[in-house]
Amino acid sequence: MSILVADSLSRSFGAVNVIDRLDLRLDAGEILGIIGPNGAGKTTFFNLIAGVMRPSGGSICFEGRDITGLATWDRCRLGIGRTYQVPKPYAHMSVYENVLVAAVHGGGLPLRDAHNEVEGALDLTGLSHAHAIPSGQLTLLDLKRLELCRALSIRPRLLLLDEIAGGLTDAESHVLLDIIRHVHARGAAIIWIEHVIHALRRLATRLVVLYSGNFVVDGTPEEVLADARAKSIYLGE
Ligand SMILES: Nc1ncnc2c1ncn2[C@@H]1O[C@H](COP(=O)(O)OP(=O)(O)OP(=O)(O)O)[C@@H](O)[C@H]1O
Repeated sequence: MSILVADSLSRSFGAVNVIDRLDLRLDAGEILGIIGPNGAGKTTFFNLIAGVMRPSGGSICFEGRDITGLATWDRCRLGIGRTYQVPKPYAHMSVYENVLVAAVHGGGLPLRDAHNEVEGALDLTGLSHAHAIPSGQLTLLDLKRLELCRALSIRPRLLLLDEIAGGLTDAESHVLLDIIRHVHARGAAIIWIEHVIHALRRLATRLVVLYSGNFVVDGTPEEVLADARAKSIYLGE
């Protein structure tokens, strides 16, 4: 069964069609990797799914329900979680408080349930030891963990990851891969935009190339990375 269906989804800025009649069916349990050149519209696509931007045309269904007109917080409460390319936590607040805000205001959880989810998410992301630290003092790896932790505190059934491995060493990105594996094993479908291909290919069950507003190559990571069109668009070969 498809957990997410985008039907002829479009978004233009002025005369530029950044997303252009894009169709996608994402099945439960998939880890879909999205690659594409800078400025291809990958983050715009996430903004449309999360409700940060409204489409110029088309529709989005999540678990069979049309969510095209829903606000971000309503989508969040339905189970769509996301991380941002550039983590921007409340720097003066502790790690714990940051995750609690996400669970209460993003997930809509009552305070008592929220505390349980926060503790579970801190545990899963390996941040329990840092719960009292102001988030402005975190290393890049811990900032990325916090991004994940905030998204996980709402128990997402669809998790959108925007360049979560960017800027990390190989060893650090392995830490994140383990966390993402756990989240997937817990039952979430994942869409992952990433330029760190070696990280993406370890987990993605399917890969697409976004170009000129649409997915132009679609297949297993091996198929897509060997595809001549994908190479010329993305790798410049
Ligand atoms: N709010 C906006 N107003 C005008 N143009 C925008 C807006 N948001 C995005 N764009 C434009 O849409 C295009 C796609 O941007 P987007 O950030 O989605 O690309 P991307 O594929 O995520 O790029 P990157 O890999 O560099 O993160 C760019 O040309 C960008 O300048």
